[in-house]
Amino acid sequence: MKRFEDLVAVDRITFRVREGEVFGFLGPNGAGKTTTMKMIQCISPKTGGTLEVFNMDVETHQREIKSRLGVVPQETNLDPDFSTYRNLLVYARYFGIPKREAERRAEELLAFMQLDEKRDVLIEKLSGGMKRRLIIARALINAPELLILDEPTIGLDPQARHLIWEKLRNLQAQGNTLVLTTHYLDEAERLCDRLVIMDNGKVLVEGAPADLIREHAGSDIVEVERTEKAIACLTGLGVNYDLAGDVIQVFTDRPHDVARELLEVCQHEAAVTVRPATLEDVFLRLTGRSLRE
Ligand SMILES: Nc1ncnc2c1ncn2[C@@H]1O[C@H](COP(=O)(O)OP(=O)(O)OP(=O)(O)O)[C@@H](O)[C@H]1O
Repeated sequence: MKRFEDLVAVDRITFRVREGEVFGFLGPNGAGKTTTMKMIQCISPKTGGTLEVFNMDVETHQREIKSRLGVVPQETNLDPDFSTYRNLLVYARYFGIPKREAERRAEELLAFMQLDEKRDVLIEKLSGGMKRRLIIARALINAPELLILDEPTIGLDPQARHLIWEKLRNLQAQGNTLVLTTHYLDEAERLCDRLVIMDNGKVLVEGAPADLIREHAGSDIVEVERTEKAIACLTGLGVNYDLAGDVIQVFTDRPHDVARELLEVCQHEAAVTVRPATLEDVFLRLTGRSLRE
């Protein structure tokens, strides 16, 4: 739990991350994700409850926990006075990594993150995606057992995001444990083995993306334009639906039957589509709001 004066930013949440998995915190801005990450990183003390990292209390074992963690913060906090390579070396010093070893790791990480061509350039010459990749490389310098990423692809274009996703999947394949926050549904769906959906400091649900979708939204969603005929048809069929602007979204375990009925009743006046359900539908069903900004 985390309280800032009157505001409860993280409100009695419970979660457990398993070794080797990618665990996500998905939620809108202000949900409490960053605050939770900072408590795990031992840089923001909790104001209640218990929190253990590597089975150690965050209050009593800060130093040891920090030495075994890698952190990718939301903001780009690279040192502008140094080159790509030197940023890694300087960071390695905080962990007391011997120079030779630091140089070896830095070279290796630059290659892994596809930054070797930018080894000697200043930070201002890097693209947004390259900077994020460098921050991830920097977080790996101490060979952490757990990597924490706060919005790893925030503000990046699709191509830059895909490259980072690929790197994160590689890291998982190598046996790393990853905890990430995101407000991007596709990122959560693609990367996370399990996740919690957070809103207003609380955890709404926890599970594997596919399970959450199946439990809370069904496999497919039928969408139809909002007309009186369509509503009458759905009421007659006794199925659940939500209104999303001019569109009706139907949650049902027999989407194709419902779509057929709708097409018949609406006599093809209104477009009817069937699409796979997503985490966006889960969020909408749980909160009545859209996660998109
Ligand atoms: N240092 C602070 N002092 C006071 N309130 C804070 C502080 N840090 C965060 N908050 C508040 O706590 C709540 C949760 O913020 P938090 O940054 O954890 O959300 P988030 O889910 O990570 O969102 P975002 O993706 O925008 O960072 C917000 O209402 C925020 O204003």
